[in-house]
Amino acid sequence: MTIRITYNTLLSLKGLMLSVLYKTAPLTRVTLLSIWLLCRLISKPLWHLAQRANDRDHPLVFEKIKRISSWYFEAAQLKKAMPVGISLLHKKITHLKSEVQTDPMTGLYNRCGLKLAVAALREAQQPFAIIAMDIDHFIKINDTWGHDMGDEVIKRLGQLIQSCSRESDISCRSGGEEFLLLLPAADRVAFLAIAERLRTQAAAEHVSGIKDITLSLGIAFYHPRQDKSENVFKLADKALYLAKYGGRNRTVMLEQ
Ligand SMILES: Nc1nc2c(ncn2[C@@H]2O[C@H](COP(=O)(O)OP(=O)(O)OP(=O)(O)O)[C@@H](O)[C@H]2O)c(=O)[nH]1
Repeated sequence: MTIRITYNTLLSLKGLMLSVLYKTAPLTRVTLLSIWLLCRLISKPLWHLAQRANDRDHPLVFEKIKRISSWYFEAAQLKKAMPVGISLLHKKITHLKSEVQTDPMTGLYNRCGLKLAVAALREAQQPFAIIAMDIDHFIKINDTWGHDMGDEVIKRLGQLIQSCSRESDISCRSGGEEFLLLLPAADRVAFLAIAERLRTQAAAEHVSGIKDITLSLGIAFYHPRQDKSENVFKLADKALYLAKYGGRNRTVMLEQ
């Protein structure tokens, strides 16, 4: 008897449950849809910010971040912090790049920086002159005045080269007491004049009492349609060698 009552009660409850489920199905669907929409709305700014973080090297990244609508507090905070983080990263990368490409003693390009600059000039099909320079008898300066004073002479010549060059020129310390100056343009007479100015100004230098600092210089020209840049660097080296061999403190210009 008791068993039949329980069974009958449960049977009616089951029907009731099914009817409740059936009747609330549209509401459940609306609720689930609302939750899905809300989740999408919350995740949308985060998703856009994550995308911008991925293409942080894009030149318009800051503009794109500005356009993201961050409608709630946390996303707005994230949006505010992201440009700061990205510009810090950009600064660090630029700094690292410039450290890798720069000679720490003179602030001129090192060989790595020079390689990149030459690649850019070649890509732009830009003719340029190479002035290769080397301090004469530098070993004597080191031996007489000491290595630290030798360093001072190298620094001073670095400054001199920079002061004699324009912004578009590429100045490089290519080795111990060797320098290269690349002059993009095609006026050969002007290059010779610049080389001679460097030579005479170096000879007039007095670095903490050290006189007679002389330079030997070799010039060659690169023309993108005719030359391989490696050959022109070798030619400038050959011209420098001839200047040394010819008695130093002089400029020699060679053509292919
Ligand atoms: N103080 C100093 N000396 C350096 C540096 N790098 C290279 N040297 C020295 O520069 C000297 C170069 O000597 P050499 O190659 O014989 O040339 P040089 O004495 O200038 O003779 P020529 O080039 O033939 O006129 C060496 O004694 C190197 O030790 C540097 O960064 N600082």
